[in-house]
Amino acid sequence: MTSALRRKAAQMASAAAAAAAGMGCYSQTSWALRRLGAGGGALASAATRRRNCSVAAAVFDNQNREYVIVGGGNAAGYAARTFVEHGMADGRLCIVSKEAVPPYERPALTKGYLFPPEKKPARLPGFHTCVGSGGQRQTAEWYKENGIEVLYEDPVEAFDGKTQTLKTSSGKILKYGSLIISTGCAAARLPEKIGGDLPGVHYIRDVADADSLVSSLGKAKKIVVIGGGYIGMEVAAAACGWNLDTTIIFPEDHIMPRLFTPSLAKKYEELYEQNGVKFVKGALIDKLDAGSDGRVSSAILKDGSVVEADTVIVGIGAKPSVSPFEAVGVNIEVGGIEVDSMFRTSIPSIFAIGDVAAFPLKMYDRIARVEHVDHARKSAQHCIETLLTSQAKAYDYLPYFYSRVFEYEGSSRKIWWQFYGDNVGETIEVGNFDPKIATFWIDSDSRLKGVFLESGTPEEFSLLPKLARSQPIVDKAKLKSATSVEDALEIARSSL
Ligand SMILES: Cc1cc2nc3c(=O)[nH]c(=O)nc-3n(C[C@H](O)[C@H](O)[C@H](O)COP(=O)(O)OP(=O)(O)OC[C@H]3O[C@@H](n4cnc5c(N)ncnc54)[C@H](O)[C@@H]3O)c2cc1C
Ligand SMILES: NC(=O)c1ccc[n+]([C@@H]2O[C@H](COP(=O)([O-])OP(=O)(O)OC[C@H]3O[C@@H](n4cnc5c(N)ncnc54)[C@H](O)[C@@H]3O)[C@@H](O)[C@H]2O)c1
Ligand SMILES: O=C1O[C@H]([C@@H](O)CO)C(O)=C1O
Repeated sequence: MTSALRRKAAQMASAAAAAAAGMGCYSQTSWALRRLGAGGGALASAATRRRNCSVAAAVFDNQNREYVIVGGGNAAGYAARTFVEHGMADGRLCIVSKEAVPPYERPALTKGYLFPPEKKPARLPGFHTCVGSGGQRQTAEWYKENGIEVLYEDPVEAFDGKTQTLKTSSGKILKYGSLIISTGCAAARLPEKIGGDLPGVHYIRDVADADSLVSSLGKAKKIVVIGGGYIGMEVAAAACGWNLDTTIIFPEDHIMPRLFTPSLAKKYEELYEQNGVKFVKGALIDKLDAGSDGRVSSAILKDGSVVEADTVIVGIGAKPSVSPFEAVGVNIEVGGIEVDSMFRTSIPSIFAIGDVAAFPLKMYDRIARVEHVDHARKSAQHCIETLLTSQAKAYDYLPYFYSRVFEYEGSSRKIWWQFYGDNVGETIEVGNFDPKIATFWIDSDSRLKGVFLESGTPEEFSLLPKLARSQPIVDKAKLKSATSVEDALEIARSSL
């Protein structure tokens, strides 16, 4: 069969699958897939579940899709690649995206994307998925060549699980056979009534946000960054590259409170201060004020003090984008759509992956949402592989977070760190940016639970997942007496 013919046949199978699924009937799919030959295994087996339906009513129209991914972000890009690898994309897969461009590696937005103009900033199409993990760059052409339909700038606004239909903002009605929810997170916002929507106030979640921020940075002099988490740390470091007067304001007593110990945070804060960044800790924003031109001009703190700013970047966390899929089942503790270890929701044929998925974190026996790209990539691959091969394999994720800042050419000190595991228990810290730092989290049974390393070599970084995965019992006294980070890593390695 030629590829065009195969695509047409697959489209017919697809339409039949969705139409039949909508009627609670899969036999038409089975018929179409038998004509197609190999590659229809997963659907054909679904077909055998329900044999007694009439196929006469199957509708071959444009509204029916076999597989629909909602969301065009990191997880969607890796899911699309997995469909292609299994020969199940062509004519069968549709991605419905709110954004105007195909999936890209979101982490770049607060890293290479914010380099000043003379320091070769990253721009699309340079960082479409899956380049972030060394894979092929999937541009819009890639999706076309692989027979994947992508609907751009057309977010899903309504969902009906009974009829298996989605409605997009432009009014399209899409019927799906299987639905993969990968809507990620949205940036938490400061309320409009305290100035959260003033011109010059930025949030950063997608490339349109990043473009808007870059245009403000080009004119900015005084920057206020609200929030001492990932966005705060990465954007403040980027602002140093533009030589801007930068102040970070946050409610806690140290930066990166979700992960860093106070002592680790202090070392990073000192490094930022050496780069001219100011910190206002333990402070909450009362409101953002506008100047006579209507743009933001200052941040007023709850204690009444005023910090002037012509540009404000807000990084106060993210919220899972569950709407309009609330009925699928939201986890009340961690938010997000609840799934099992194969990313199946409580409704058959509906899956959730990436930031929005509340999944069983097997290693630590708890339900978690992980808002980091490694999980977005791996959850996508795992979900689609188990869906297409019908293998009952449980996701067994080892948490991995990282950051890189001051990477731009000419920076006095590049910093890059990785963390694996769980940041629970007591900590042992070694090194002082000389140039490395390591922190080990150790539980009451002396098991190593989590490990952090700044400025490691590739070989040293490759040791971290082995340690965090096997959780060896370590000799705490020996580790505390380590004379260098290299020495400490060797002590940890020898306990494996
Ligand atoms: C600025 C920034 C920097 C980051 N840096 C790092 C990093 O260095 N390291 C790291 O590990 N992680 C990082 N992360 C986190 C990482 O990017 C996310 O974990 C990852 O993108 C999650 O992938 P996802 O596909 O689940 O969600 P996303 O990539 O956010 O994709 C969700 C997509 O769904 C779309 N969408 C939402 N609702 C709808 C709807 N109703 N209909 C259609 N489309 C919809 C969104 O527009 C978006 O395109 C960063 C995040 C941000 C915002
Ligand atoms: N390297 C990375 O992994 C990376 C980089 C950038 C973004 N991200 C992801 O992007 C998302 C958003 O990041 P983020 O930095 O906004 O979230 P975050 O959770 O890392 O940090 C939020 C910070 O906001 C502050 N905060 C919370 N409420 C506040 C309030 N009302 N007023 C002032 N400050 C407040 C706190 O200091 C908190 O640490 C997260 O999912 C994050 O994982 C990840
Ligand atoms: O995972 C990542 O992907 C991008 C970039 O590497 C893509 O080229 C980036 O900055 C990351 O941290």
